Amino acid sequence: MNVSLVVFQGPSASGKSTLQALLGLPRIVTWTSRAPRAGELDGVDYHFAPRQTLERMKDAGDMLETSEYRGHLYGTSLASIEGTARGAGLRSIVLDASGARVARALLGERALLLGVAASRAECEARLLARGSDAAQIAARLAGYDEEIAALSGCDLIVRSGDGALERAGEIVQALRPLLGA
Ligand SMILES: Nc1nc2c(ncn2[C@@H]2O[C@H](COP(=O)(O)OP(=O)(O)O)[C@@H](O)[C@H]2O)c(=O)[nH]1
Ligand SMILES: Nc1ncnc2c1ncn2[C@@H]1O[C@H](COP(=O)(O)OP(=O)(O)O)[C@@H](O)[C@H]1O
Repeated sequence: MNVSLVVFQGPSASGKSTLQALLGLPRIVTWTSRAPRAGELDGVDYHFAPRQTLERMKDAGDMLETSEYRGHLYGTSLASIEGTARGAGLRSIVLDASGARVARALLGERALLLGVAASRAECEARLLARGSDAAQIAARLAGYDEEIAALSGCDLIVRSGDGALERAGEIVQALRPLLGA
């Protein structure tokens, strides 16, 4: 069975987006009601929109799935995922555990769930480096244990240890033949 969607899942600042960029597949851009971080671009990192817009899309049946995460609403639009079920080329997406379950239900084995793990201390240091304040870091790490435990639902787990970016890149590149990419 050919993989059509690589789903990155893992705790905050575990390195999901970094590994996704290293893999270099077309990305499905999801929606969020949270504010952009410094350097994040609308339509590139996320579609940034007010919560009401996301709720309207959800009520109109335009969302495949939505998820509440740390006080914000996230969601994958049906339009963005269109074609994936028909095998219109290999793509990637970053989702939490509930979103990953929806991807699995929709695509079965054509979704490859890739868990990204890093230690709590590594995630904390990266959040600090990303400019988060103490309250934001505490909120982000509150779900750490649960998010690590949820990686048991993944097909494969990559450890994104500090200083291991190069190695992570190699691991991700090693996936390419497996994916037919
Ligand atoms: N279910 C679902 N989760 C999403 C979606 N977009 C992003 N996420 C998840 O939302 C969580 C928060 O993402 P973000 O605010 O970018 O924080 P980060 O994980 O600290 O970079 C992460 O676990 C993402 O995987 C989506 O459309 N649906
Ligand atoms: N293996 C790694 N070693 C060191 N720093 C990393 C590693 N992976 C990611 N980072 C850094 O950690 C921060 C969070 O990574 P990111 O990929 O945005 O995490 P996520 O998408 O899981 O929230 C970024 O500043 C990134 O450059």
